[in-house]
Amino acid sequence: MGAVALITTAVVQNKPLPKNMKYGIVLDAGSSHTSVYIYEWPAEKENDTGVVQQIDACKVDGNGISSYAHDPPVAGLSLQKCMDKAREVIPEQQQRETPVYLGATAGMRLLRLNNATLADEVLSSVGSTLRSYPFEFQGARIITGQEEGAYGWITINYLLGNFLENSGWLGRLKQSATFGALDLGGASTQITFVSKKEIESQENSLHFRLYGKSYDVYTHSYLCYGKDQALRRQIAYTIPDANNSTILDPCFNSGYRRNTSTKDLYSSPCIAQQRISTAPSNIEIKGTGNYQLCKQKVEMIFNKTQCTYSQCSFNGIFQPNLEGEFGAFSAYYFVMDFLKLTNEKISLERVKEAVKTHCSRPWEEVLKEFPKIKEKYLSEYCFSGTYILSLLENGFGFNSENWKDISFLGKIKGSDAGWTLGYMLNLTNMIPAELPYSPPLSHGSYIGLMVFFSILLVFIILTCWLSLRKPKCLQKGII
Ligand SMILES: Nc1ccn([C@@H]2O[C@H](COP(=O)(O)OP(=O)(O)OP(=O)(O)O)[C@@H](O)[C@H]2O)c(=O)n1
Ligand SMILES: [Ca+2]
Repeated sequence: MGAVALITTAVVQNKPLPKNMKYGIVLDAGSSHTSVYIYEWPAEKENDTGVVQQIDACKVDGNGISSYAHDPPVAGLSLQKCMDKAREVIPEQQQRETPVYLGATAGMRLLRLNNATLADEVLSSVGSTLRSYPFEFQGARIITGQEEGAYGWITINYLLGNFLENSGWLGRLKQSATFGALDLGGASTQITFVSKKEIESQENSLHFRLYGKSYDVYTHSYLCYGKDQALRRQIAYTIPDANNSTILDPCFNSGYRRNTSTKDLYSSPCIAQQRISTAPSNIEIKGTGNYQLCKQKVEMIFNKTQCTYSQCSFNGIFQPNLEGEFGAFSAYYFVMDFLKLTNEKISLERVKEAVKTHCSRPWEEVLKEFPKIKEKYLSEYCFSGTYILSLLENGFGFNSENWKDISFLGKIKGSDAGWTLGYMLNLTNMIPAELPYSPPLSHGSYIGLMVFFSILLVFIILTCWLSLRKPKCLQKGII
């Protein structure tokens, strides 16, 4: 009876309290589109790693907020559908204390370079829409390329559980192995990884202390080297003169045609050095689908000649030797997933073969096979595959040896790989510099031990009782 009472008390007394959940919203205002992410975590476990989970992602209709520069008020209106959805997802009583952050990336950096007033107008338009919701608005700003790289690195390592690996007594002495982060957007691309070598340029160096460990991290964000801006640059290299308005482009499948206005093409600051005054106002692009020629054209955008450091990636940017494993996400993942090349066992040579084969397919055939994929995406997979290979190999220095160290990641444990989660974790102070104190036993182990000792106690009492009774029994037997 006593033992039963002990077990019942242990279980009832130590029953975990009902979970008190917290929520956070981050808007990723990218150059090509905006996504609204909703995160959830148990309030009492805030400082553990891997406890924050994405519970919803909403893709805003239309293009990125920088595309509303001609009519800034519409930028704010475009967010309403997804923000209304956030109001349905987050319990009403929690909404007032739910922080909302908007971070804009390379599309807005380019707009600010072109016209800072318009960039401010777009930001205040999205800000006033977000303020009109019952959440706790924390600001809408353009994040730096360095932040974008750093938060992407934090996100993937947090989700992969790398920060708390080896957090036992001995493990605390060594640095946990982390994944480098490769992020390919529409207008910029980021590379971020831990480097043991000296980081020769101050602007590429970050230092973090997370969960009791220190990390020296290299990061660089290449503005204009996102997929869409790289494509513009590639096209701008072959703009014909006024007498001719057709471009034969090896980076599009044969039979594909696209019309584009030179004004639109030239509107980006990324093309500043490639503008020619005699260009026709409209051009027609005709695909010829040739991987080798496409690769040659794409490589023209990487300047490998000048470097004032001991070593560079391209355009004179310092980059130490690649170290460790890498997680490649956003457009790296979208494109490689479409080409069915995300399996880690596929060698670099086989990836090249697959991109080459895709480029050589007639457009009509591609269109027939994938009628549901948005034409903008579908038409660009030949270019995108070629560009990704060129950027990773020619730009960052990956090769047949270390290609296997790249994992193409879409979601990790249900949350999208990207900078937004890391951004929120940092702004809500959810990543402590030192390891938080945690009781030596988990709730489950505590209950288990209580039950075990109670059974042991019952067993001991029973054994004693039986052995005390024994002589009496024996006596009874003799009688
Ligand atoms: N299924 C998809 C989805 C997107 N894309 C392309 O992937 C690129 C990058 O998308 P994304 O990572 O969303 O870029 P943004 O965040 O909008 O851009 P940035 O980070 O540079 O601001 C875009 O060119 C988009 O057209 C694609 O090819 N296939
Ligand atoms: Ca992005």
